Amino acid sequence: MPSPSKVLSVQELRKQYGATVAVDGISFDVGRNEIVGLLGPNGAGKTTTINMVLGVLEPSSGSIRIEDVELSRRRSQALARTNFAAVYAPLPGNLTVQQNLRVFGLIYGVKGLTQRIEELLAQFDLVRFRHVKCGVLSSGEQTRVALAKAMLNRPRLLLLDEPTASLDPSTARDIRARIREFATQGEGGVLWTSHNMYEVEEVCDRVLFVSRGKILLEGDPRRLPQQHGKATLEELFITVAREPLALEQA
Ligand SMILES: Nc1ncnc2c1ncn2[C@@H]1O[C@H](COP(=O)(O)OP(=O)(O)OP(=O)(O)O)[C@@H](O)[C@H]1O
Repeated sequence: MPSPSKVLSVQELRKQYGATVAVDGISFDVGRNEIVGLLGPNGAGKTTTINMVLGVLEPSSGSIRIEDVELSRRRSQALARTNFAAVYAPLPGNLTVQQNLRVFGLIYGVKGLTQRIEELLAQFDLVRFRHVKCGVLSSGEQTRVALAKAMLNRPRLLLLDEPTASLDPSTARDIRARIREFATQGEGGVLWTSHNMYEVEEVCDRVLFVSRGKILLEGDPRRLPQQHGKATLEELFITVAREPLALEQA
């Protein structure tokens, strides 16, 4: 059977904390071989959305499918197809780079794990750090290990929460290239959050602008600014973040 063309389908997803509605009925897809940027100001609901897709947070309502698997019904099958990297979720610092990759590889049941670890150590320029404990690595080096870990199981859906936030410009460019390779050459798709509009324009095939838990805009990051009378994606972002209704009135 051919694989489904969508790696993620989110329908009417909602999360409420008391009177606070963090995510307010959003629907979107991520296609195979596609990189989708989830953009929005601080507190817009991006991390809450990602945590629901990861199965860490229970939605108040709505549905999440990873490929053709409904997360709420077949949790372990759905989660076996995903992986994740974020600066706020570091790997255990008392394990070496190689030990971390081995432990997570075993958790994910990766076949041919020794060879897969070697490939990833080379791909993310980590060979010389293999016996170094993750806790003593610089934040940029730790980010590279986290990305290597996120690709161990060749996920169908890769979730990246500000993956290049702690990287220098040259390393960030290499990492973006690795992630693009992942998306274009394999069977996966990527949902990516970033506050760096230059990066988003370079990497994302499509962006979703979220504000106060709702998707306000969606489209090609290279064409959206012009479509809304703005010179740059950053200018559009600032308008959406400051005065969401202005777009409807324009
Ligand atoms: N456990 C919680 N209890 C109450 N409110 C919460 C909780 N978690 C998140 N929120 C609220 O939900 C909203 C969305 O938060 P979220 O972390 O998803 O935003 P974000 O878009 O990821 O922001 P940032 O760019 O700052 O990381 C915020 O107003 C936040 O204060």
